[in-house]
Amino acid sequence: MRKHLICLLLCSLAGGLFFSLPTMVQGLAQENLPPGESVVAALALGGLGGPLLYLWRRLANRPNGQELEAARHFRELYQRTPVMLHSIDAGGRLVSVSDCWLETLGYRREEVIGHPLTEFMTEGSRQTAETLTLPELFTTGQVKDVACQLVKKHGEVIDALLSAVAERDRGGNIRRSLAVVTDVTERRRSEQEIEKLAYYDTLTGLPNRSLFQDRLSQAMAQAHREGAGVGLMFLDLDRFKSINDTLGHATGDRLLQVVANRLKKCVREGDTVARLGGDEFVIISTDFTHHQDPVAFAKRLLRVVGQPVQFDGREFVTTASIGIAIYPNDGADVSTLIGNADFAMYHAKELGRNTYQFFSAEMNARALEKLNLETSLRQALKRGELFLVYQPQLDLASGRITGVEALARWRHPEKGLIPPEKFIPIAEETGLILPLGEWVLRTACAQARAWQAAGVPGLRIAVNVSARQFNHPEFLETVERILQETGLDPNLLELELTESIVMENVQDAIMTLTDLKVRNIHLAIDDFGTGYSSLTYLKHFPIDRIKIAQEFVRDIPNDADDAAIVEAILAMAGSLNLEVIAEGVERKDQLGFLHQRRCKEMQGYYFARPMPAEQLAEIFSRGLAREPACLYEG
Ligand SMILES: Nc1nc2c(ncn2[C@@H]2O[C@@H]3COP(=O)(O)O[C@H]4[C@@H](O)[C@H](n5cnc6c(=O)[nH]c(N)nc65)O[C@@H]4COP(=O)(O)O[C@H]3[C@H]2O)c(=O)[nH]1
Repeated sequence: MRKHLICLLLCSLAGGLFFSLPTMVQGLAQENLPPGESVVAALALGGLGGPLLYLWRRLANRPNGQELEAARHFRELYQRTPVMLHSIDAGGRLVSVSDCWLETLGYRREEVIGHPLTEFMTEGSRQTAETLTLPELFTTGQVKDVACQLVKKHGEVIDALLSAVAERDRGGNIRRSLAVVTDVTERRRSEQEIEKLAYYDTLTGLPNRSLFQDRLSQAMAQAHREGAGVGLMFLDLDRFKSINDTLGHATGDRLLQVVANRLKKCVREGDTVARLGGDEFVIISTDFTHHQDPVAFAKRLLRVVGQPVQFDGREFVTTASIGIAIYPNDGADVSTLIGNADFAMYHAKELGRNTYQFFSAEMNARALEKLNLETSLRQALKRGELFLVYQPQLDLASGRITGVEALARWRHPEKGLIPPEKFIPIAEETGLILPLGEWVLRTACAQARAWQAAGVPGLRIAVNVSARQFNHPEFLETVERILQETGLDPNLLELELTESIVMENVQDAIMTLTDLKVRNIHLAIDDFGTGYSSLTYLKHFPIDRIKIAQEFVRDIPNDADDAAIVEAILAMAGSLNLEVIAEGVERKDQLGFLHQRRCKEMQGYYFARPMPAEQLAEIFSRGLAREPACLYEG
């Protein structure tokens, strides 16, 4: 009010002067009025005109009702719109904010108005705003979709996109700006999630195969430019499948997470540890040839992975096999380098696991040989190059041969005799084990039937069954058909399965084993003790006997650990009412040890090596060279 009165007074004065001047000049010029009068008249006129002019001008500029309503409406819209809006002045201070702005960031209006906008940003965003965004806004007049991070009152950070336009006065100076802020925290989170799913392994958080291949090709391209090398380590956990099968997938998953963390801690910044799937990890090292000795690095990895793991009060140890390939010598492109590192890893496994191997040309030659073997194995069955040998199994008390194990042999036309350790894994890998296994089963059953017919009663024939055969949906029918075709009493057929086969899918295994058992087929667990079979499960398997693995028999009685294991297996089998046979008995001291612990059946070179059927027929008629019944007595 005071402001208006002062304005009115000043206008009266100014208006009086302004309007009186021409009157005064005219009066003086016409000399029809004395100067004093003309001044008074003029002042009076002017004094009235000034305020009138002022009032007219105020009324003319004053917003009308509609405009007032629009302004009020706009203000309300600005504040209540569910969008984060703010305005800053030329000094970057907040002059107004929308309610949504306040709600999102958790402030009250009086806590923000007059404060610099940058005060509500993270340090990084503050620097960007001060050096880039605000200068750009104040020079060009606008900024669009600038990414920034705002900090909520309680410290939480939100990701936002900020677009603003500047408002200038008539002189072209920036008066203030109006900005729209979009909270993109959720969107960013989903984008990151999508990226994570696409490029990272959900279980371990490590880069997955796609990201790994990307990084490897980048590392190789850079190494190519710089004339440097890239090391690739392919790491596979030993016997992980057995751990997974026996202790359950949840334990397997936890173990993979532990290994992933351990590997991450071993590598330098810039190196990549990725998980390709299953228990396969890869490490890209760009430092290999310069600072990092690959041998020392591989040893460190083995040491770190091999440290005991404790879950639920249970401790177990896992080891790894590592294959190493170095760019450019061992592969000029991504897939060759990976393939060769993988190949070297397999070689490390063959060497007994828990070790590392460099890829070499010699390995390449072995790979070729394997490929050749695979091709010839496909022909072997048709060409009749496969045959069976039989190894006797003895009952010590009676000294009788109670059974024989059928073992496959391959006589290659050029390479000569190829051991099963070499061709059975290839047959399993390629699926050839299905026709091969069927042929073995048929031949063995027919042979057992023939021995029976020749007057060797009650001789049981043991046949090895591979995982692929056992899991095949037609396995049961195949066995039944062969028994029918050959006429062999099912009770005289023993199927030997390894622990890992039955532990792979316990529920299915129990069903298949039960199906076999109800058909009166004898069932044995081969190489017992080398896997991770749990006693709880063993109780549920309808098996008849276990074969103590050669691995434990080899060093008894001298090796205290092996001796303890064998004793424990015998005791456990006794309490579960299972028959036991020890395999790989080569010496008298082994025989004595086993006999003392009431192991009744044995198989091994000490008594007889695997032999062709004709040779065995002779033994049936004249007996074994060593008579087991008297061996341990004397
Ligand atoms: N050092 C030593 N070794 C002894 C002694 N007594 C027996 N052996 C050997 O131990 C192996 C026992 O067979 P396996 O554990 O079933 O182990 C077998 C079995 O897993 C697999 N295999 C052999 N034939 C077949 C088959 O027809 N089908 C399948 N699926 N696997 C087979 O190949 C493996 C090796 O077979 P082989 O070379 O015939 O080796 C046989 C046998 O010759 C001994 O006193 N000392």
